[in-house]
Amino acid sequence: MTSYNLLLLPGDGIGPEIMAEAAKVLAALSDLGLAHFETEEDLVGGAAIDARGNPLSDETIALAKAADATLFGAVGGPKWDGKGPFHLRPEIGILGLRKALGLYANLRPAKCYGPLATASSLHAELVSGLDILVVRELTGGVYFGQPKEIVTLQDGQRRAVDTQVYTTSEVERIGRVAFDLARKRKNLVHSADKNNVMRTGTLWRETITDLHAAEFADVTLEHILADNLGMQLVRKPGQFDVLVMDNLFGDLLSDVAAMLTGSLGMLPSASLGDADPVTGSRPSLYEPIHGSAPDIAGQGFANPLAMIGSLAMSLRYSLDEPDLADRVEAAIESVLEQGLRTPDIAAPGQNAVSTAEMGTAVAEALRAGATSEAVA
Ligand SMILES: NC(=O)C1=CN([C@@H]2O[C@H](COP(=O)(O)OP(=O)(O)OC[C@H]3O[C@@H](n4cnc5c(N)ncnc54)[C@H](O)[C@@H]3O)[C@@H](O)[C@H]2O)C=CC1
Ligand SMILES: CC(C)CC(=O)C(=O)O
Ligand SMILES: [Mg+2]
Repeated sequence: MTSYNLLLLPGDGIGPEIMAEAAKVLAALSDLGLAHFETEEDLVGGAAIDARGNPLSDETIALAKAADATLFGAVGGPKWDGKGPFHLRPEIGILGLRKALGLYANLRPAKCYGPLATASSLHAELVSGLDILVVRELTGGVYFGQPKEIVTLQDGQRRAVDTQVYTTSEVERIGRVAFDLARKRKNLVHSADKNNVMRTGTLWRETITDLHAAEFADVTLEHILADNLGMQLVRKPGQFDVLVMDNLFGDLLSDVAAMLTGSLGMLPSASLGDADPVTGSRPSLYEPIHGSAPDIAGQGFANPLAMIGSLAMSLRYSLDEPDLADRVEAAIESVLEQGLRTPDIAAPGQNAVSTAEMGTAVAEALRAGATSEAVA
């Protein structure tokens, strides 16, 4: 049985609640003898600020580099808002990890599980069977560009500056990821930008166009302005398959895409870097796309399925265990078919289950799936 080392970084708010459910799924996989997982846990974000005065320590980065994969919950919350300098905010816990590990490619699959078609805020016929993939550039753009500052002007006003920067190589490498993935799907890529108003948009569009012509002419490429994409996602999402965009647009529009699937609590993600040419190992981190949800933290009703789906992605992309990833995703689908719903995906008046009940049910479904296989 193959053994894997996983680093668990639960973080803040609902992070520890949903991570506990992912751990149940790992335990079920181990109990079934399908793989063995050694896990190590560390603090990140607000929890790490409270304990160490620092949202992301060098030791945590080293642990993440050494792990076969890192599972991340979420960071941030009102407790730490407006306190201390910007570089000591909890969110540096995740931004710093992405940068330190070189995780430039963020895959955010928005898949509407059949039983949840009526949970979306859109009409069921618009989202039924929906399966789109947002490919978000994750280490460049306005979240990282310098200067990034607030200065006080001579007249006493304050002026804030964030800088949107992209180089051709940054756009090329994320474009390559999107085109490669499209070849394994429907051979269709929509690239979103604001080339009508932003220089980075011009560079983005030209670079994607050139890359397409040089290496991916067999894939259909459509360019779309990012504001129109926001509208089209809620008008007719089924027209899309792979969507590639910069860090900011990808952050915003993947939250929009999440609601197509029923809830922000449903969307997993994989953040990947390039494989090391010598060892072949690829830096990675797996996290739900949502945040720490302070409004529901501590109540035990957060949806753990995005976290468990992120674990499934780690099995597929980092651990080379596609069969186990399929099993976990099938277990998620099975609990939804059984009618289990956390409050975010429950129909009005429907009895909802807790975070822990949902996690337990997924682990049980995994075990039941393995048992029925053995009987067959
Ligand atoms: N990767 C990360 O660690 C991220 C951290 N954040 C941080 O999280 C904090 C809260 O940010 P918000 O804007 O409120 O975004 P959020 O994503 O935490 O929550 C938005 C809404 O979705 C709901 N929600 C989110 N996840 C859910 C789940 N699993 N089950 C059920 N409902 C869920 C929340 O209750 C809330 O109503 C902030 O400090 C923010 O900076 C936000 C996004 C990503
Ligand atoms: C750094 C995060 C807090 C930004 C975000 O919302 C995300 O990456 O989805
Ligand atoms: Mg976000």
